[in-house]
Amino acid sequence: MASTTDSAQATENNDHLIKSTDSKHPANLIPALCRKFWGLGWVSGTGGGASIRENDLVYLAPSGVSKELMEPENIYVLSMSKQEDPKKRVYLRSPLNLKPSQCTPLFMAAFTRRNASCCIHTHSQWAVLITLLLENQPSSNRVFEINNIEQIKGFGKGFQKQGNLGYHDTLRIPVIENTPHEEDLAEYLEEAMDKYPDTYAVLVRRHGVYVWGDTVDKAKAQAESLDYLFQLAVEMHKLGLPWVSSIAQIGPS
Ligand SMILES: CSCCC(=O)C(=O)COP(=O)(O)O
Ligand SMILES: [Zn+2]
Repeated sequence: MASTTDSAQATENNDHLIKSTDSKHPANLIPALCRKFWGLGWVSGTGGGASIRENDLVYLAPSGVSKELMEPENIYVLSMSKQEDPKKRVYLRSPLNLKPSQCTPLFMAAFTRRNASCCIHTHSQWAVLITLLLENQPSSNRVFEINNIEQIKGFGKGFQKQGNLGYHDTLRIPVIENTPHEEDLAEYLEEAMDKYPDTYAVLVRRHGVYVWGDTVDKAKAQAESLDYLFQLAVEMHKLGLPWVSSIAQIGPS
């Protein structure tokens, strides 16, 4: 994506917040992660994205842009402590002629309510297919559950809990309804967080999934583990295999 900033902005628009030679700086990392996610089919056609929080600062992408072509100059920065009214966000740095991601209130929910450092939103077809396969469940209590699969160990036990889930644990990911506008999903995402306080992810029906983590690496690993489990569950369904094992324990204890 061509840069929309110009040199005139450099002194006025806090460009120092997005300029770094460190590849781990959020303004460098978000475009790099989105390029990887595009390769996985997670952020095709401008959908999906990622946001990173470092202490008080939140870094996020513009709305409606090819996420795999983003550059650091395209990144928005906001301060968590300066957000008095969530409906009127104050940005420390804004690229010219763009709007911040519609996912901003959802990313902020992960940062403010779960103290997450990274939130990833994918439009993965595996995530969408799982929500389609769960449409027979009542919408008020729709949840993806899976157990007795090794990759479940890729998930943390929950908010402020140490360690990861075990092979025999059941991973539960709530599903919320989609809304015509992405930002309106935030209240449903927050409700799901209240109902499932240990969840690190929320599926959105016929849309995708939001996954967060205590660190960027953990958010990425959880998003990858989840996509693996979604794909596995779809394939198991095709083979007529249940993805929730009714056998409490398989193998030696
Ligand atoms: C075809 S993408 C529709 C909007 C969406 O679901 C999404 O995740 C992208 O939102 P953004 O504002 O970040 O472009
Ligand atoms: Zn989306």
